[in-house]
Amino acid sequence: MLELQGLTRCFGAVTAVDAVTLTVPAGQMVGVIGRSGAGKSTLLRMINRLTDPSSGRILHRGRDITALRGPALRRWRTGCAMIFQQFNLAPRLDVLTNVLVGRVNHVPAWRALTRLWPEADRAIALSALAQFDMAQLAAQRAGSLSGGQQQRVAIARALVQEPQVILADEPVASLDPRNAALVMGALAAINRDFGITVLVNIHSLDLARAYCERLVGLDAGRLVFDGPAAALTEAAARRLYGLEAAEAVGAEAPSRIPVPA
Ligand SMILES: Nc1ncnc2c1ncn2[C@@H]1O[C@H](COP(=O)(O)OP(=O)(O)OP(=O)(O)O)[C@@H](O)[C@H]1O
Repeated sequence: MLELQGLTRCFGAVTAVDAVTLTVPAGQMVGVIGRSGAGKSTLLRMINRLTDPSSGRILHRGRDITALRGPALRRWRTGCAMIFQQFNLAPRLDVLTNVLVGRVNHVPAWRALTRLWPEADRAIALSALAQFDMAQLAAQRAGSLSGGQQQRVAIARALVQEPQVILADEPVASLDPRNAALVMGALAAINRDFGITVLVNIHSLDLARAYCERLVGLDAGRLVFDGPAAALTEAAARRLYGLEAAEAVGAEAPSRIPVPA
């Protein structure tokens, strides 16, 4: 269980996240929604400790994450993988090596530096790629793949970290609708198959509704909605998104690409 207690982050006069209290049971897939600037990225970055809270606490399985330092903090970051909008792959390296980077804290440093990855780790990385039908791309340069494929490589890299939590910060913002659905399907599959807790920041309300069992809405840093996707009425969504409603709430719901078994 992940618990946020009065989590707050100020940047000068701006309160990006304002006293957010939230409990996420292990294995849940949560969509974090809200208009641009609502505080979604800051919230996720605090959970990973890329951004330090101004006040409040983060607990995971009862352990105070806010207090972690040094090696314990590095271990938490391995167990709490981040996925970013721009994939953050090494474009000149092949796909398999990019996925193996996720094993870096599971192998001795010299092996990672010399790229002499143990056979067992190569097998883990290949099987993660196979999970998303991408094993045949293992030898290709990551930079030569489409955006949707690159994001699925990033998800495979996160998966081989063996995390308990995955934080995805606008993972589909630069993708076309079909690839966005494939990437959301990949996140839903690892949530379902491995019981990994997923928190995903997502601008498109339609995608959030299609893939996330629970939605959490932020407005000016404050938690203003928390409930199942079905409980978010159109009127509530329009209040949450304000002038961006037309962009966030598409005319048609996206077709949900089935999650591979
Ligand atoms: N490093 C920073 N320095 C100063 N202000 C920041 C910083 N990071 C975020 N902010 C401010 O905090 C507020 C919340 O930003 P945040 O990026 O968390 O929102 P968001 O909901 O993720 O928005 P978007 O969807 O546009 O990424 C905004 O007003 C933003 O300008």
